[in-house]
Amino acid sequence: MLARLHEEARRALDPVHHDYYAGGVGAEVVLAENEAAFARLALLPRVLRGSSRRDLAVDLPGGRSAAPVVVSPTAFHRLAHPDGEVATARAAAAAGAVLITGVASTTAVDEVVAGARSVASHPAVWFQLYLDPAPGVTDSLVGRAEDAGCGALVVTVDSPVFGRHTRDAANGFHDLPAGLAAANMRDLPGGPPGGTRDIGMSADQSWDDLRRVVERTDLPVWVKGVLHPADAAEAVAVGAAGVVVSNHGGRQFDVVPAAVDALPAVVDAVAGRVPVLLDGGVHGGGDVALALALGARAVGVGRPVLWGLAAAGEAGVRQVLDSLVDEFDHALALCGGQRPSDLTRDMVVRRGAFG
Ligand SMILES: Cc1cc2nc3c(=O)[nH]c(=O)nc-3n(C[C@H](O)[C@H](O)[C@H](O)COP(=O)(O)O)c2cc1C
Ligand SMILES: CC(C)CC(=O)C(=O)O
Repeated sequence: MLARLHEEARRALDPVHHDYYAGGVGAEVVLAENEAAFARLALLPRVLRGSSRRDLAVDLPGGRSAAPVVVSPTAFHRLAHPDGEVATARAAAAAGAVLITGVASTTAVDEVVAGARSVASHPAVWFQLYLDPAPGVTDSLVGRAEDAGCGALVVTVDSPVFGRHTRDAANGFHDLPAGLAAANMRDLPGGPPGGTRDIGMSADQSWDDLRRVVERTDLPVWVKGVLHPADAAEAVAVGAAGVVVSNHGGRQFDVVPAAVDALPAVVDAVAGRVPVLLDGGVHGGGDVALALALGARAVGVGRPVLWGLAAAGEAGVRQVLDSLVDEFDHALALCGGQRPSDLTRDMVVRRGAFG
């Protein structure tokens, strides 16, 4: 199903925009590894202990998700479809999935939340942002997310510098086409009146800057882009409500491990104090089950949602989410589970190294 939607998306998209979505950094080793690492793992099902009445819901700081599959933040949805982030928001809300909408969206966060609210009374929409070094910008963005009714913040920390996307460099893709803009970056302190600032990233940002965000808001703050277990512990120490194990879908550094390979050590470091999410390379219900068995509370999906959006707008995103959840439910049944927490680490083995 995902492969078919990706093919339809490829046909629908401008090839340069397809490359922007699909690509990674360097030789795209990590991009490939994220999926390959799942294929190296296997599940040992438990038998005669399941139920035909399964409950897939997971509680997360910032909202409940009907199933352990959330939408990871990806930029510029109106490159994929004219309805852009509103279509994504409506599909996620209708599926009961948490949507992490990004600062780099082509629709302002209040309109994204309004889109989600047009189909569900209490949708969970979280806002992803970077620690912007320009005075007042991070504060303003946090305020906008709060005013819009977001349930949590997700601070991405794996981008002290922009990723050098190989395909974008080859294609000369550096700017959005006329008529599209990073809508959340409008009218910010120090920016051009009525215009948008660049999304700010800085290698000078520190844990103190993250702590300031935690102290400034009442919203739960997730930290996204953690791979080293010591950083996961640091995130907990500064008051993070959760940690997202992620290598940004292979779009930042081509020398890091696959996300799922980094997961168990982070789960151990966090030691149950906060929930852990994982994204990168999830492309089927079996991957969801593997990540949960290794200790993730839920998984995020980035590109699959973009393929659904490009192929068929809101209906396409809904198809992606429904199919992943349906496959996960089936996998859970085959593993003898009734709820996501029934998947445990003893059930995961490496292919070819069983025992
Ligand atoms: C086109 C694209 C844009 C992205 N933009 C952002 C972003 O603005 N902020 C962020 O934290 N992550 C961003 N990501 C990373 C995703 O949140 C997520 O970590 C990644 O896509 C997961 O891998 P997957 O695509 O294999 O599911 C982006 C990913 C893609 C593919
Ligand atoms: C505009 C960028 C910040 C989006 C991004 O994170 C990405 O393309 O991976």
